[in-house]
Amino acid sequence: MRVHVADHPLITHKLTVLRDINTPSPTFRSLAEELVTLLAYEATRNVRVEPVTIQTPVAETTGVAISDPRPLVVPILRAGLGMLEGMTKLVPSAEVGFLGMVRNEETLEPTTYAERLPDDLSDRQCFVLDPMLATGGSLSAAIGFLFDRGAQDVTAICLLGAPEGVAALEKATEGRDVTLVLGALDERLNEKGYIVPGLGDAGDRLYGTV
Ligand SMILES: O=P(O)(O)OC[C@H]1O[C@H](OP(=O)(O)OP(=O)(O)O)[C@H](O)[C@@H]1O
Ligand SMILES: O=c1cc[nH]c(=O)[nH]1
Ligand SMILES: [Mg+2]
Repeated sequence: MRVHVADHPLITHKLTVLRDINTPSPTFRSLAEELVTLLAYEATRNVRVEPVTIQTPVAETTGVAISDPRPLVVPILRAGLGMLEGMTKLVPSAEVGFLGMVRNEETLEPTTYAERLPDDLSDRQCFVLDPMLATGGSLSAAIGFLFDRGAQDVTAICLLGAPEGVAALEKATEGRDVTLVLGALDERLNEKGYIVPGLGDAGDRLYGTV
């Protein structure tokens, strides 16, 4: 697995505001969207393109267009939904699939309550969105669903990750073509499986349920 941790003052600045307990939901939502747009720049570095010829007002020239089949973007509900618009703004032609997962806060095991993905992903570049990579259980299961449909090229974008989650994902995806793009790699998980220092529960902070 390739791991890319962002190293950019603008990203670190926005993450600092996102982490702050005093940041209200509307600001949190805007920042999550802005951050994914910045991270998507790195995550889409190898997006497949093909040459196209166009006419400018001055001359004919060759550029590129995103290739068919279009990339698939998969937010993991709920919190991943807060990253969807930032990603589709950058890749408007992408198709969107959905996975709904929730982690049992006692066992830390994820369960899947919604799954809406194309049947055949063998030719598709897939981009999975979830702000938090904690134990790695949710993201490993999500990427497992994509592998089951034949996906061979998967990039996950997370705002924050814990070393424990990165290691678990590495193990779960061994031998596969997976890239992980992180806004920051935090210190550790606490006894409740929360990322430290982290930002708390991303879903609750996005949707004001605290
Ligand atoms: O790496 P893990 O230990 O699996 O934890 C990370 C998961 O937990 C959060 O979702 P949550 O279960 O809180 O659901 P929500 O998005 O509905 O709040 C987060 O958005 C990830 O999906
Ligand atoms: O720190 C964490 C861990 C799991 N899920 C979250 O939303 N935050
Ligand atoms: Mg949550």
